[in-house]
Amino acid sequence: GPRLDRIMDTKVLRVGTPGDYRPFAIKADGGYAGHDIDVVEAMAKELGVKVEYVPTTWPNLMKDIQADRFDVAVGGITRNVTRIRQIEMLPGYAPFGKVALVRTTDKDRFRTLADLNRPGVRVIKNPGGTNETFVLENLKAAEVSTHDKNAEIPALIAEGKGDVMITETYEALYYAKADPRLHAAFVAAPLTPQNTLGFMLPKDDADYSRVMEFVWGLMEARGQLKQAADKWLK
Ligand SMILES: O=C(O)C(=O)C[C@]1(C(=O)O)C=C[C@@H](O)C=C1
Repeated sequence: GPRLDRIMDTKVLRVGTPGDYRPFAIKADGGYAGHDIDVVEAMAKELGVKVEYVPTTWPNLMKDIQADRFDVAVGGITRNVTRIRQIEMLPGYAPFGKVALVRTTDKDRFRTLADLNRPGVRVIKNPGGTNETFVLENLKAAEVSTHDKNAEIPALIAEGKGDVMITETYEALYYAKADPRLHAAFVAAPLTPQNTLGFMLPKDDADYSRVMEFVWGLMEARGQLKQAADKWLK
C-alpha cells in the first residue's frame, strides 16, 4: 500500500502526539519521553525507519490524522467506538478508568461521584479529550474551567487554584507519587468501567495496518511492552 511504501522508501515514520500526558508521552527538554515514546521508537526500529515527531493537540488529533499529518498517533489515547469508527487503533494496553486527582488534604472530601458534582467544587479540565467528555457529562453541577496546557493542571490543583482534575489511573498515580500535596482518588474503584489506551492509525492502507499490527505483536511477544510498562507505569 502507498502509505507503507512511502514509510519504507523514505525511512521515516511520522508520529503525531499531543505530548502533554504523563507518563505516556511528554515533551520536555526539547525531546519526547514516556511509555508510548519508547514503544513507538522500538516499532520504528523494527521497521528500519526513523521517527519524526509531529505535534498535535487533543482537539485536533482526529482531524490531523485524517488530514494525513502523521502515520500513527501516540500519547495516552483512549480506544473507543467513536474513534474506531473513524480511524484504526492498535490493540489496547494500560487498562485504566477515570479517576480524580485532588489535594491530599481533600482526601475525605471526595469519596463519591456526587461529592465531585457539587457547586463549589472547582474542576479544571483539559480540552478535546475523553476527560472533557466525562466532565461535561457527569459534573454538570460543579464549577468547571478549562486550561489548555494539560501538563500544568496537576500543579494548579496542588496550589489550590482548582480542586479536581479528572484523568485516568496512571496519570493520577504519577502525579500523586511525584507531589505529596496530591492524591489519586477513586483508583481502587474508578468512575468509569475499565478501558484501554491504543495507538491510532489512519485507515487508508490495509497493508500498513497489517504490518503495524504484526510489529505490535512482536513487541508483546518479545517482552518489550512489558519492559516499557515496568519502566513507566509502576
Ligand atoms: O482523549 C483521550 O484519549 C485521552 O485520554 C486524553 C486525555 C483527556 O482525556 O483529556 C487524558 C488524560 C490526560 O490528562 C490528557 C488527555
